[in-house]
Amino acid sequence: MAQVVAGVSRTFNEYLLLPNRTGVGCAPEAVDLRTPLVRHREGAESAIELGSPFTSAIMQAVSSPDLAIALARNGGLSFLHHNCPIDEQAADVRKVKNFKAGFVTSDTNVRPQDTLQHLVDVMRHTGHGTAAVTHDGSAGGRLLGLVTSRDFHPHRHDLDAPVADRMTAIADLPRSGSDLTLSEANSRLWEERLDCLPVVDANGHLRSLVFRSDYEDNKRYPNQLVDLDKRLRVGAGVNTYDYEERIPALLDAGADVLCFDSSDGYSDWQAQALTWAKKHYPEIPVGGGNVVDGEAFDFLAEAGADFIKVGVGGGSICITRDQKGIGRGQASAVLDVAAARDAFRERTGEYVPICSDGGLVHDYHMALALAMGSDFVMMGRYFARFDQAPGAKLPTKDGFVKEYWGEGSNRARNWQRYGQGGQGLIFEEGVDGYVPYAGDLSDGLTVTIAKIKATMVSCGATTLPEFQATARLTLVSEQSFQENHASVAVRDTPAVAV
Ligand SMILES: NC(=O)C1=CN([C@@H]2O[C@H](COP(=O)(O)OP(=O)(O)OC[C@H]3O[C@@H](n4cnc5c(N)ncnc54)[C@H](O)[C@@H]3O)[C@@H](O)[C@H]2O)C=CC1
Ligand SMILES: O=c1[nH]c(=O)c2[nH+]cn([C@@H]3O[C@H](COP(=O)(O)O)[C@@H](O)[C@H]3O)c2[nH]1
Ligand SMILES: [K+]
Repeated sequence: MAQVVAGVSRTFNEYLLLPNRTGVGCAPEAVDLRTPLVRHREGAESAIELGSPFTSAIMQAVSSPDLAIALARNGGLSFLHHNCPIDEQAADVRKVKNFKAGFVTSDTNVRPQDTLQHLVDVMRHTGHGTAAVTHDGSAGGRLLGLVTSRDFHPHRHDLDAPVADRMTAIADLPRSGSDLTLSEANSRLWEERLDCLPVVDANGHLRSLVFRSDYEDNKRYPNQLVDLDKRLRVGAGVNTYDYEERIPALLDAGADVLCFDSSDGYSDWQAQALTWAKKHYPEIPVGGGNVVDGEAFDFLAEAGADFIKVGVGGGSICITRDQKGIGRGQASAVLDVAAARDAFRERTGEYVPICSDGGLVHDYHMALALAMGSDFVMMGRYFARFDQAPGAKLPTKDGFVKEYWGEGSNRARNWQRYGQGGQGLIFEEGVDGYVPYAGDLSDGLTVTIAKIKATMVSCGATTLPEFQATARLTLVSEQSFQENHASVAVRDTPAVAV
């Protein structure tokens, strides 16, 4: 006979944290958000530790190379989506691994014979005022000169004239070989009073440009998540269909960690795939999921998963619960799986981190997920709002929105399923929509981190394990939930003191 599990399915909106006593030294500057990413012996360190407990969802509309770079620079990790052919995903991994802070691939490039009008058009399109002049107009062509928006004026110079007339030619151009470090490049920029230093290879082909402004920018990120060679770390999503070909290609490209991505990880498909991955690549961490209860956690932990994601049907674009009637309130799921993780550690001496995935709407929901036992969180909607996410930024009458669509939506045209006989989706499990535009990822994450640290200080904790061990939560009634919000009419502009 069917069983009904004990307890009601509850979600984050139904809880609040009670303040604990805050000691004098317990201040936001003292809060450390480092957290383990992968399985480790109790008491030992995790082979990869996140600098901040955030990962971006394994989705086309979220985890692109640009977003992965921005997030890793802030201590978090992206899992590049696998909803594409294997070589495309491997190329995305390479883009992140080859990122060298401060060394940018030139996006504004022309040929010497192109007209100044063409140069104006290219600069307007990219928004950048420095262009590389290469033999073929590509970012990796032989460097012939540099031209900036200060080298010509549309009213003074004939826009039909060739770029070669106004560029600084290679013979007069300060440049460097590709073996210099960022701080060496910075010294040259200052000593030679340059705005830009081109870096070329032994054959004179352009490799990158270093700008003075980017050196300052690099100093903004003391918390970057890097590997032993100081390259940014990146994760990659994988599926239970083509993993025997996809995993070797991703590892060859330099992926640091993998994660099997499924709405429902409690399956023999996933256990077989995890077993295969651990047998062939024992040194590479591989996560699994998603699950919503302790039984499924044990199943994947025993199959070898190095971390386990929690959450079915709670995501902002999810319609899995409507369509299949499968899922569980996200708070109940996290509490149940966290208890199973702790029991597993007691039984085996192994700590398998868990990740709350989906449904985090407010910043305080992230704090609740962490307090309830999540080692880190995964978010789609949150990251899709930023400049670095792949969705188009579109104007509306009230500002801007960004596109955001589910991996189970028709728009995502799920690659694995389309690969299976080409039938297409019979029914959708996700929607295609918009989220409010939120600017630069680093700026947004700075505010979120400040809020989470403030929450932890109120709860008297300076580390995530302490927060989890001491958090006291209360269920809120419908009436007390109303108290969460302001109950006066809110002024549009700040009041001015007279
Ligand atoms: N977290 C969530 O609540 C949800 C997430 N999603 C996202 O949508 C995407 C698609 O998820 P799913 O539909 O769960 O994809 P999936 O590929 O994991 O599963 C689709 C179906 O294929 C079956 N299957 C898996 N491996 C197989 C194999 N090797 N041979 C034959 N059959 C196999 C599964 O049992 C399932 O019925 C993922 O990115 C997922 O994260 C979708 C819905 C809900
Ligand atoms: O029901 C679903 N249909 C979909 O099409 C879909 N696509 C992604 N996901 C899951 O949602 C998570 C992101 O959720 P948020 O936007 O709320 O952060 C993701 O991390 C996934 O777990 C989906 N769920
Ligand atoms: K299942």
